[in-house]
Amino acid sequence: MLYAKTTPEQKRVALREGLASGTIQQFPGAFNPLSARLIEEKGFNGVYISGAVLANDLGLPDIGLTTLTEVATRAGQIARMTELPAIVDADTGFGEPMNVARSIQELENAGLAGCHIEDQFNPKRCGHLDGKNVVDLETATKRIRAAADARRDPNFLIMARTDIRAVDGIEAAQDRAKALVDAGADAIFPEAMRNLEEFQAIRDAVDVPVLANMTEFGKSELFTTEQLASAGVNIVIYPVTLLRSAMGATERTLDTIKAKGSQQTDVENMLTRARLYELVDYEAYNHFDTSVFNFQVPGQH
Ligand SMILES: C[C@](O)(C(=O)O)[C@H](CC(=O)O)C(=O)O
Repeated sequence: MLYAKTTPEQKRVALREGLASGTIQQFPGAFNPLSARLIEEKGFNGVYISGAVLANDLGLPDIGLTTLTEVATRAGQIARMTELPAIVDADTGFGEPMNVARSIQELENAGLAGCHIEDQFNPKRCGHLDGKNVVDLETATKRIRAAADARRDPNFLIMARTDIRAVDGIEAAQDRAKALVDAGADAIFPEAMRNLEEFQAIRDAVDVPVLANMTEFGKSELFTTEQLASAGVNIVIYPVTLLRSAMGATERTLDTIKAKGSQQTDVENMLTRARLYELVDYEAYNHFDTSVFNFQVPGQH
C-alpha cells in the first residue's frame, strides 16, 4: 500500500540490468499513476512517461509548453506508484545546458530512473510530424554533456534522442548518434525511423542500448518486439497508446450515454468496482490497524 517500496536507486539498477539482459524491454506509457500500477501488474519491464501525454492531459499540444516543475511533479507521482523503473520524456531539457543540468537533478529527486533529452529546436514538435528542426551538433552534444555531468546517481540513465533522421537522413542520424554517445549518452533514441533497416543502421553505429518508439499514426510501422529485437533494438516504448485507448473508450461511453440515456450497454467494458479497488489495494488500507498494530501491548495479556 501507499507508495512503491523499491527505491529510485534500486529501480535505476534494475533498468540498467534489464537493458543489459539481452531481452528487449517493453515500456508502455502510463497516463496516470493508476495506469502505472496496471503496467506493473501485467508484467512489463518498466513505465514510460510521455511528454505528449503529460501535455495532452492538460489539454495542450506537445510543443514544449509544459514546464520542468509540471513534468517532474507528475512524473514523480507516477514513478512512486510502481516498483518498476520509470523513464520520462524531458523534451529539449527545458532550456540552455545549465537548465538541462537542473532538470536532471530535479528528475532524480522525483524518483525517475532516467530520461531522454532531444536535439530539436524550441519550440519542439512531435517527432512524427513534418517540419521539425534540429540544433547543430555542438548544441546537441552540450545538452547531453551537461545532463551526464549533473547526475548524482551514476545509474540515472541519460538517453539522447535525435530527430535528425527526418531532416538530414539516416546517415546523419548514425553520425549524430555516435557523437551523442561520445558526449556521454547511455542510450540512443533515434526518432521516426522508417523501417527495421534504419534501426539496424543505428544499432551498427553505436554500442549502447537503442530505443524504438512504437507510437501509433506516426512515421514508423508498428513492429513486434521480435522484429525490433532482430534489428538490435533493446527497449521499446508505447508512449501514447494507453491514453489513446482510454480516451477512445471514454468517447464511446459518452456517445452511449448521450444516445441511449444510460451507460448500461458499456458497463461490461469497464473496470469493475472490485478490480479498481484491487488496483488501489483497498483491502490493505482496511486492515492497516490490524496489520501494523498487531502486537501484544506489554502487561496486557
Ligand atoms: C515520444 C513522444 O515524444 C512523446 O511525447 O511521447 C512523441 C509521441 C507521439 O507524439 O506520438 C513523439 O514525438 O514521438
